[in-house]
Amino acid sequence: MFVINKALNFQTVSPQTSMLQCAKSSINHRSKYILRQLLLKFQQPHANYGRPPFNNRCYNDDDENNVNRHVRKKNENQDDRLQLYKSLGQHLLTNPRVIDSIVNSSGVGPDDTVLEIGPGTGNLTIRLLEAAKKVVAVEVDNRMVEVLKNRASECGFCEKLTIICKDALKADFPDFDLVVANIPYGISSPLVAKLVFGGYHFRNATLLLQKEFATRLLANPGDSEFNRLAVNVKLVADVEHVMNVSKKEFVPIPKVDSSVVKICLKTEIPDVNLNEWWAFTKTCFGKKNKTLGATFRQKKKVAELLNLSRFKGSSEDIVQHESCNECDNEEDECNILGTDVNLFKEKLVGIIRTAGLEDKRPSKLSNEELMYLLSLFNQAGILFHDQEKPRDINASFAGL
Ligand SMILES: C[S@@+](CC[C@H](N)C(=O)[O-])C[C@H]1O[C@@H](n2cnc3c(N)ncnc32)[C@H](O)[C@@H]1O
Repeated sequence: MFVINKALNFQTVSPQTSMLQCAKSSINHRSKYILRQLLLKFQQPHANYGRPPFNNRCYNDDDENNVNRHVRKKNENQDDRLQLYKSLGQHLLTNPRVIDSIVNSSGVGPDDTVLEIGPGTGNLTIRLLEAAKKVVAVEVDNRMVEVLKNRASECGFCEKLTIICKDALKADFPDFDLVVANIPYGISSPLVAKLVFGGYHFRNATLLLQKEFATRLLANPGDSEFNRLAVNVKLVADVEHVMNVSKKEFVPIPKVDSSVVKICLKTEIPDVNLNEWWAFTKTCFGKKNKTLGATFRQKKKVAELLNLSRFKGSSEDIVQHESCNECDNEEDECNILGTDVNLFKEKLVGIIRTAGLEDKRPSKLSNEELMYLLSLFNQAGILFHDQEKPRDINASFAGL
């Protein structure tokens, strides 16, 4: 039973007594029995998540023999563990002190509605329900939803809890004041993008993230980790480091350490076309250690930007190949196209030179410098985003 104990944030007192104690939530023995039965109902073959990480760390034979003997007898051919899936990032946070620190650092109060992404078995949710007016939990795995519902009911929190059983990237979030979550690390980038660019209004988001991802989010110009993710998020939000969390605080133990960060939306957001900004930063940071001069001299990039700009009819002083009557054959066509590209390249580099950024690397530039350069490009009719394509936050953050 140790696995289930840990997953539900229970603590085992001793192998002799094998009595279970609930660290924070006041679940009685009958409810624990119900939860165990529920977990048994949802057991699945060990297809996605191999036994080793669980067995090494979590499985305790003494507990299992003493506590769960009666259950095992009834289910001789079955395993009594809640199968956790790596593909869903199911690493449950079990240390009550860490959970308390996260809740406290979020600044949640009795009037707040909290959005939690990926509540899992509810270790963090129960603490949030104690502190907040309401919790909206978005969970994709309906086995977890069942466990959470029962746990909240046992604690008398049903009224305060709304569960949306859906992929958080596809769900529409109702209004909320705060986000507090130990999110599945696999969706970190699109989820942060959705939160900060999705048009939501909230005080802050306190998120437990993979340490490397958090480091990139916190990076400043000149830091080796500084990339497009930090540049884009910094445009609309401030990010602060709260604390590091060891991998040992999770069940099963992941391969990576974690950090908690707090993301606060800025009250004043720069007046910039977001589609243009995302596409522009994607171009600049494609090879973040190249100078801007070198990036904007790349033939493929120049041709791509020429296409985007001329099809939108915004660049007047570049020869418009479509309106050219001088092409007699395909070879002429290519030559004129080549001339276009060269002219356009000179135009691009001229603008970067005017901004004084030709020899600069994007990873060392502030958002103000990048915004200035984008405004010069746009004023000259040079566009980075295909205006016919709709806004796609996820695509803009892809690969980050
Ligand atoms: C890292 S676990 C956190 C569980 C719990 N909050 C805790 O701290 O113990 C992530 C949870 O997110 C859920 N999850 C994974 N992908 C999701 C998605 N796209 N949308 C919503 N929930 C998701 C998983 O099923 C899992 O319960």
